[in-house]
Order: sequence, then structure tokens, then C-alpha cells
Amino acid sequence: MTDNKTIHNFYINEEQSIYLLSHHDAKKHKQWLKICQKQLSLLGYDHVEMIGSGAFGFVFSGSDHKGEQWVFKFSRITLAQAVRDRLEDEAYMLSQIDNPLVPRFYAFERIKKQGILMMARAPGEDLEKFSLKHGRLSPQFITALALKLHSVLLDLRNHKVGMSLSPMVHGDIKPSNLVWDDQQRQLSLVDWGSSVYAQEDGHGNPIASNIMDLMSHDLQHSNARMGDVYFIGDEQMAGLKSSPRFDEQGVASTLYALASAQSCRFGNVVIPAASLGLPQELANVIDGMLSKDKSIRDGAGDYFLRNMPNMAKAYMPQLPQVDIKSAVPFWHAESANRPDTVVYSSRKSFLRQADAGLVLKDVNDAQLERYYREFLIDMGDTEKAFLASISRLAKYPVVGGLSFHWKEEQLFIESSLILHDITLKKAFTDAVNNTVKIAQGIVQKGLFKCCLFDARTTIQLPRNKQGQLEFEVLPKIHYQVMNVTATELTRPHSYFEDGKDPDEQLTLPKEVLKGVFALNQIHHTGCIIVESLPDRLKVHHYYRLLDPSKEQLFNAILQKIMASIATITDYGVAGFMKLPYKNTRQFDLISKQADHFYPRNPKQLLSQL
Ligand SMILES: Nc1ncnc2c1ncn2[C@@H]1O[C@H](COP(=O)(O)OP(=O)(O)OP(=O)(O)O)[C@@H](O)[C@H]1O
Repeated sequence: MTDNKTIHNFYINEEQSIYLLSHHDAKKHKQWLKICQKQLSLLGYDHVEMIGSGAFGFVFSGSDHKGEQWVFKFSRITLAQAVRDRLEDEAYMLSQIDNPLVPRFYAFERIKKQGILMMARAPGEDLEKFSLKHGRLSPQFITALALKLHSVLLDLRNHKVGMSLSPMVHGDIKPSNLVWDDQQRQLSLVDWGSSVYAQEDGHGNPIASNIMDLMSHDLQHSNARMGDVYFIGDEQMAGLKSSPRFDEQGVASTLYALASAQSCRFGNVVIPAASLGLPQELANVIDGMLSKDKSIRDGAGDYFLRNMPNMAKAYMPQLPQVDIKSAVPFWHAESANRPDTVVYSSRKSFLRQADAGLVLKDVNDAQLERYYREFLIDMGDTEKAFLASISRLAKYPVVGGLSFHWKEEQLFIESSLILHDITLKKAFTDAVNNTVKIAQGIVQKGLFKCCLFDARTTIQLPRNKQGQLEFEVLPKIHYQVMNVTATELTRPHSYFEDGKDPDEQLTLPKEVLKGVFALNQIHHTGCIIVESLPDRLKVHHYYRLLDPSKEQLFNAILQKIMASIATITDYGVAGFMKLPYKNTRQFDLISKQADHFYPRNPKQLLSQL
């Protein structure tokens, strides 16, 4: 055993996997999805399937009798009726648009209280999914996409109602709202739920087509809607009056996120667009548009609108691919059941700091709820980017754990990651490297731990009215057995035994701690998180035994741990993680990654190779 004394914890899952819902809720959810599917079949649509979901709703596709592909959007039943009613506003805005980049509006129907928005299906898959598969997208792809988004911005600005100019704001431009058909190279902009008519022109002037309009408009209040808090700009976040600038921000965030393989805009301080191998002019425009300084931001936005067609004309041949190495190692294992990964993390408190100047407009919003739930409200941008990068890791079929320890001038990372789909190796490497680079940019000292596990294997025990756990046979904690090389076995390893976790909520029975210390004598990796709720107890876990000769003992200890967990009556979350080595990697702190551009003269460079 190592010389440290105490052990600790993990908490708060990011996104609910269906496997983590209670049996009752999971059943209700599945039933609801089935009802939606059945309703659509009754309406005469074939091949009905769910194709997407967001904070606001679920989206199904189906085909009509002519074989045309339709999309049906349902709002989540768990949202307040007032929020759900916005689907009708979305339908109205979509019906106002006639543009080849936007799926055509078909109808808005109501079945009892459930509204259904019906529209054409955009071909392809959304760019968030595409980015998760491919990792960082090439400078050629980003440049071509920037040109397409440039025409989206112009179309929105030039939108007319009758004869009069009435610019529209989409309000939620981000990778998952851009559907991309890679074969036809066709882009579509979906999800018009945040869209409004612009109140201002982006230079502080009100927009009104005539003087009557100007008088009848509410000039005092913003009509802006919240977009995704990971992608919108400061003005939209602060609920200022709507303007075409909102969508410039969405475009810049999208290009940045896709070029860097992140799921948000916040990493820009540490990993600027100027470090991503993009052409210098485009990189500088993106960084300018993401600036905290409004005049730089607006200037860069104007530049983008004026110059993007020219920038896209540059000759950009493919350069030889460099094989990118992962900054921390990960392993690969194929399994019959792809894990449904969920991440739990601990010790977020030290990442918080006042993010001054943000006045929040409307808390009764599904997006904002997320903002609070994920504790982003009082964090700096780099800290937000760090947490978003951890969430992105959990979008991959991966189990394992990570610990980041920021000390004086160094960052120490311990890790154990197992990826369950080798085709995602490149994209996952990009995701891991972003997490490391952003972590290198964090200046606070502290410790952050996260654990990625397969929600399918979570053990759930319901409580009865008296609070006692109900089960006939105590479920078993499962594990895998692996034979690892002798050299790996000799390296030191440990549970986290580094002082009490400030975010700890649940005190575990002594027997559990004893079991965990006993496990520590056996070579393995793994994690266990106990989440004790008033109506049930959940045990999330993954274990890999690395010394097959100890299997009997290992199994006996795990089942003993489970037996003591079943005696827990307190509520809260607590857990332990064991990583294979101590201080796997050591990194310098780097506040900003160095410039790296696509070569000015690629021909010359290629001829030298
Ligand atoms: N017309 C369409 N054609 C093809 N796919 C679509 C279409 N509309 C939506 N989708 C898919 O469904 C997903 C969710 O849809 P949408 O973004 O409208 O839902 P939402 O709940 O409003 O999401 P958000 O959390 O972004 O607000 C999209 O990311 C996209 O993949």
C-alpha cells in the first residue's frame, strides 16, 4: 500500500444515459419514444426512426408515400409547457424561409398537447457527429465551410418580408445544427428554435422597414432567444438586442470548434485558431471574431463578410499527413457491446472563478438550465473549455479515468483510458490532446479527477418507502481480466489518497474503505462510484484485473464491497478510482499554443519534400 492515507470521490454526471434513469423513468422514456413513432406510423409515414435529440426536443425521420424523407421534431415532455410551446414559434420562423440551405417547412400539427414540427430532411449527418468521427477537420474543409457559412450569413442579412429588408437571426449556429452531406458537399442549417427578426443591424441602428414599424416595435426590450451556451457570443448571452452579429459569433465558434475538434468556443485563449494549421488570414479572422473586445470582434466580422470569397480562392493542396501522437497513452479493446460512456468528475470547485459582466436574461430556458447544471456560470473560459473537453471524451466509447494535478509550474496527468472502437483512434487522439493542452493553460493549482464508465453496467437497487434497498439477490460487481506484461506490473500504482475531496458528499461505510484498500494490493485499474438517492442506489463501475493469478481474491473483495454498499442509508455520491501508474506524464504549463499556419507557399513546400 502507498503511504498516503485517505481516499475519495467523484460526482455529478454530465448527461443522463438512458441506462442511468430509474427503471420506471427509463420505461416511461422508451414508451414515449414508441408512442411518437406509432403516431407517425398512424399518420402514414414509413421507416420511422429517431435521428437526433437536443436540449429541447427529439427528432424523428420517416418517409411519405412518395418516398420523400420527412423530419418530425417533438419537444421534450419534461420541459415546461411554455418552453414546449416555442416549437410553434420555431415552425413559424421556419415557414418564413425559402432557401436551398434550409430544409423546407411542411406543417405544424398538434396531437393532444404534443406539438410536432414537420419539415424536409436535410441529407447527411450533422457536423458535430462528423467532427466526433474525424477529429480536427482539414484547413481545406474549414475554408470551404467558411465560404458556405459566409453565404448563410449574407442570406440571413438580406432576408426580405415582402419588399422590405428584414434580416433574420438564426441564433443557434453550431456544428450540431449544420447537417452536412459529404458526398454532395451540401450544407443545411437546421433548428430555427432560437431564431428572430433582427432588431438592430449590427452597428447599433434599429431595423424597421418604415416609420410605423419603428413606432410599433418594442425598442426597449430584446427579442433575442438563447442559443447554445457553448457557442453563442457575449451579446446574445447577455440578452442584448438581436442583430446579425449573433450569427457571426455562431459561425466563428463553429469554424473554431471544427478546426480544433472541440465542442465549444471557449478553448480559444489557450488553443487559438492561429495554432491550428489554418491559412493565416482565416485564422486571424476567426480569432478576431472570438475576441473579448467588441470592436475587434465586429471589425473581424465585417472583414469576414467582405473577404471570405477571396480567402476561399487560395490554392490549398493536401499536405502530407503527420501522424499525431496522443499526449497521454490510451489502449484499445474491441467488445461485443460498445460502452454507453458517461463521465463523472470531482473537484470542480477549484475551477470556479467569477466570470464577470454576464447578466443572465431568462433562466426559464432549457439551455440556461444546462449552463447552471454544468456549473459553467462562475468559471473562466479556459476552465469551461476544459470541462467541455472532458465531456467530449465521454462521447467516445471509452472507459477509464484521468487525474490532473496542477502544481507550481507543472501539470501531472495520470491516466487509464481504453477506447472500444479503433476507427475512432485519430479523432479520440485529437480530443485527448485538446484536453491536455487546455489543462496546460489552467493557472489555478488543484486536482481534478474524472472517471469514464459504461452506464450499461451500472447496478441499480430501488429503495422501498422505508428507505431500505430492495433486491432478491445482491447484484455482482463485474470485472475483466487481462494479462499484462511484467514490466508494466512492476510500476507503482495507487488509489487517490491525497487528502479529503472538498466536493465529497457521501461518507462510505468503513467496510467499503477496507475493501478498497485490500483491492489496492492487487494489480488492477478501475473505478467505483456510489450514488445514493432517496429512491434508489446506483453503483457505477468498471474494473480490469491485471494479475489473473489473484482473480479469486479480487472477486471476493469486490463482492464484499458490494455487500457493504448495500447497507448505505445516507444520501450523496462518493467513489474511488485506481489508475495503473502514478504520475504517468508531466507537462509544462503553456498559456497559449504557438502559432502554426497553413504554408503561404504550399507549392514550394511540396516541391521540397
Ligand atoms: N431537418 C432535419 N434534417 C436532418 N436532421 C435534422 C433535421 N432537424 C434536426 N435534425 C437532427 O436532429 C438534431 C436535433 O435537432 P435540433 O437541433 O432541432 O433539436 P434541439 O433540441 O432544438 O437541439 P439544441 O439542443 O441544439 O437546441 C440535430 O442536431 C440534427 O442532427
